[in-house]
Amino acid sequence: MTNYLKNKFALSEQGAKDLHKAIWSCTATDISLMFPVGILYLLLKELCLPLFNGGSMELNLWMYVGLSVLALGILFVLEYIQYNSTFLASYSESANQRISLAELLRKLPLSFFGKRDLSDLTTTIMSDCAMVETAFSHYIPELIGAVLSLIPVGIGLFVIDWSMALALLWVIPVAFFIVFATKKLQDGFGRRTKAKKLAYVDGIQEYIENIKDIKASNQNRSYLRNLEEKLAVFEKVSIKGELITGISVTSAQMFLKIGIATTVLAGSIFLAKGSIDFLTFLIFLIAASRVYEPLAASLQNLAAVFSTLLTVERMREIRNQPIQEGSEQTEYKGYDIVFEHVGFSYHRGETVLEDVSFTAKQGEVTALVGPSGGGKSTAVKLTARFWDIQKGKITLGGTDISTVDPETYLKNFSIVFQDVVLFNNTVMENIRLGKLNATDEEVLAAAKAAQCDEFVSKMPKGYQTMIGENGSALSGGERQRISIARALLKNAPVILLDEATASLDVENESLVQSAISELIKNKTVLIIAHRMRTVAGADKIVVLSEGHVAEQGTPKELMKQEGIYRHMVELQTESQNWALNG
Ligand SMILES: Nc1ncnc2c1ncn2[C@@H]1O[C@H](COP(=O)(O)OP(=O)(O)OP(=O)(O)O)[C@@H](O)[C@H]1O
Repeated sequence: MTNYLKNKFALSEQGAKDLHKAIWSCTATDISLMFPVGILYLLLKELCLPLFNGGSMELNLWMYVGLSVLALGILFVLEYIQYNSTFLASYSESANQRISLAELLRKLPLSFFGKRDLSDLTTTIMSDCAMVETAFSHYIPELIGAVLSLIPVGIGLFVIDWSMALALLWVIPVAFFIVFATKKLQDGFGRRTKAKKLAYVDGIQEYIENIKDIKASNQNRSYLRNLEEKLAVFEKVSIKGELITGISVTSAQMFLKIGIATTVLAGSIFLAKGSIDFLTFLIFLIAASRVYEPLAASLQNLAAVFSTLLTVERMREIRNQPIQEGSEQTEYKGYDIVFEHVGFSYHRGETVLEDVSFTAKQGEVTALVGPSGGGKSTAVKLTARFWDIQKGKITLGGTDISTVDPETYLKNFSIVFQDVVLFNNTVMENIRLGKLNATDEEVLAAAKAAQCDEFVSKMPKGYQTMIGENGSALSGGERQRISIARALLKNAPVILLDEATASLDVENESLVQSAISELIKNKTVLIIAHRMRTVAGADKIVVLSEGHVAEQGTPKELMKQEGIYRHMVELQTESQNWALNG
């Protein structure tokens, strides 16, 4: 059973064991709820028999008081065990699920994040895990517990009188059948509701993230209208879904109530015929009041378990994704980066890089240039193993990078991208991310070299100032300088720069350039540049155009060719002389 639960609900080994325990404690608690019925039966028997058969009544009151206290004690202990085994275990399982999902996300290639958007992932980690938590603590143990506890109770009732037991219990399989019969319909609406909800949540997230651009393009109203439409569709589908589940569960619960009528009807007939005595009749009436109540709740739990299974399906989709793995102990022979006939596409059927071969040597600056969309950023991201290539090989120091653990591999890189990511923390801690064990002095030295001092000194708490979510309180140039300080602090053997100084003013640019020149000494540097003057001093230029290497060589060699590089240099020289008045 543990294995079944583990697979069915995508639980951890411990989680499945805990759920197993929870089911048994729920079963035991449900059975113990019938103890008072048993005691009442014995009491009534002792009270009624002298009335019907004559004779004196010798009621052993203390025995019943003792039995009742014992039943209450057992109930208390079982409830306590059930509480511990369900609630505490389910919270720790849910915490483990969230942590293991987050761990998994860390190891997934970026290609996965292109297929699933952020709101989808946050929904999986937050609300899907919460739903499985509720299923673990309530729906599943209560449902299976109620069904299992019915077995001994049913056997007991059949032993007392099989015909009355039939009249009482026949409705149960029919009621469950009603809920099972509508499972497909419930699943269909469940999936649609989830999809529409994600579309809506995604819309809200997109709105918040892009509010600046939406306002700038005066699209606020039309965007909100679009969002309202998404909400209306979600509302409509979820109401329909709730209606289907509601109708199915309520009809099944109503059907259960027919059991009371058939018990009363059959009991009256059998009593009139004299085939059962009044006491038996009475005990079945009491049993009817006890048996149906937990079962009615179970029908609701059953529908909730169906919905949980859909959620588990979504979580399993993430868990089944192939992760990026590799060796954590790798020896590199130097730090040359070599692309050998590399082919890559983000989506099947398209080509972003094809047969790309070049070498970026250690101690040299290799610049990637070329028309927009040519594949420069893609090549740099592939170098950092953000994605895995489909054809060819990329090596660092002679080692195929697809064989190296991505996190270990990234220790070799200092990266400065244009889209800098900052965290809602102090300036100091944002820079320290480059080297977590760096001393404050090291952080300050890197910040100084990256020209951060100038703007940080104007901040209210200097390097201890919080910079807001993703550095919202900073300008583009300031963000870029923090990112450069991080790279300087990390001081890794390979440096990837994507227009690292694009957002700086001329004065700061030349200061930061000199800091970068210090940083790149004897390192492997791969730089993307749109401004040709940035790469005029590079050791090697690789021109990427439409996913192919169109030209490669020193700037001098390429200037001699009538190719793309020369054309770009000439165009930019011309544009520098261009002024607003023409
Ligand atoms: N994450 C992504 N998912 C899907 N396609 C992408 C992704 N990133 C880039 N592309 C596509 O890959 C191609 C190459 O893009 P890439 O950003 O590498 O070019 P680039 O030379 O760096 O362009 P630019 O100079 O404009 O930055 C483009 O057609 C782009 O649309």
